[in-house]
Amino acid sequence: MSELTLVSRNTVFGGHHERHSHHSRSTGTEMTFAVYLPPRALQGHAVPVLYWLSGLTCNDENFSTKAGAQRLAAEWGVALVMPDTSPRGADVPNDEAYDLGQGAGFYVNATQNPWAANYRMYDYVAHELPALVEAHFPVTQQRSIFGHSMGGHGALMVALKNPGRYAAVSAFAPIVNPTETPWGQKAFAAYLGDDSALWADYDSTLLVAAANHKLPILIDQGDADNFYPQQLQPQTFVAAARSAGFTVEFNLRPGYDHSYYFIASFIDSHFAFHADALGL
Ligand SMILES: N[C@@H](CCC(=O)N[C@@H](CS)C(=O)NCC(=O)O)C(=O)O
Repeated sequence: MSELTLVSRNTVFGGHHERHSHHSRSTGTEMTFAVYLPPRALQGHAVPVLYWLSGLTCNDENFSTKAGAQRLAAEWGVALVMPDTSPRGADVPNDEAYDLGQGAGFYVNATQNPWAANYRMYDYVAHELPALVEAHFPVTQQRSIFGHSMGGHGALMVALKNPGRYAAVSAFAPIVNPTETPWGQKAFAAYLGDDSALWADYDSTLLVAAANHKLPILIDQGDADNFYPQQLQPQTFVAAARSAGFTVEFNLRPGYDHSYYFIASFIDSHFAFHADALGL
């Protein structure tokens, strides 16, 4: 179990927002993540953990500073964990485009060079990070997961691939069908190779059809989102999930775009949804 180095700590809504760095055995790099410990955790109670996965170009700080989530985590008594979206560093392969390489790990384990050595974000967010969090912080083994855009894909995909590990999953403007949409096709071809049959393992719309554990799902999508519907086709996923027997709440929000203004507007209802699933 790797050691954590405290990068910063801020008191917010009576809890602690902390950034930590550590050596990751998944990525082979130094990784930075944020954790928010609500007042209840600081008072000595173990609390459930809500994982947030961010979208393209983000690190742990976008959600931390723009979503208004710490007030809700304090009120509900849950910890928040906010990882980076890729390995980073001068020695880590990158690409000039914003949608590949650093800031765009797509939460998969890459098999292709030059990405394969470091881009193992599936292992990092699904296994290494939860083990690290549960070893170092006052948390229970109750988990839930949500995310935005590429992180919405990550949240849905990780939840569906790990039945029973998460109480619920929710997403803002998620990439739900990456094998059929341009961002996903570009990234999966680079990270996983040209054989698109191998991409199915990370496509939520394909995974949901075969999933046995029916956890609750919530999706919000703005109808003024520049990436909707070309990159984001939530209705495709919702139809597949409902026909597989899942209970899905889907809200198309008039006038909202892809930004954190949209996320901040509906973050309360996502917390209430996860809190209900966690029995809070
Ligand atoms: N058009 C943007 C695409 C990136 C984007 O919209 N990223 C979203 C996630 S997919 C985001 O959260 N950006 C950071 C932020 O708004 O703080 C660009 O070219 O950089």
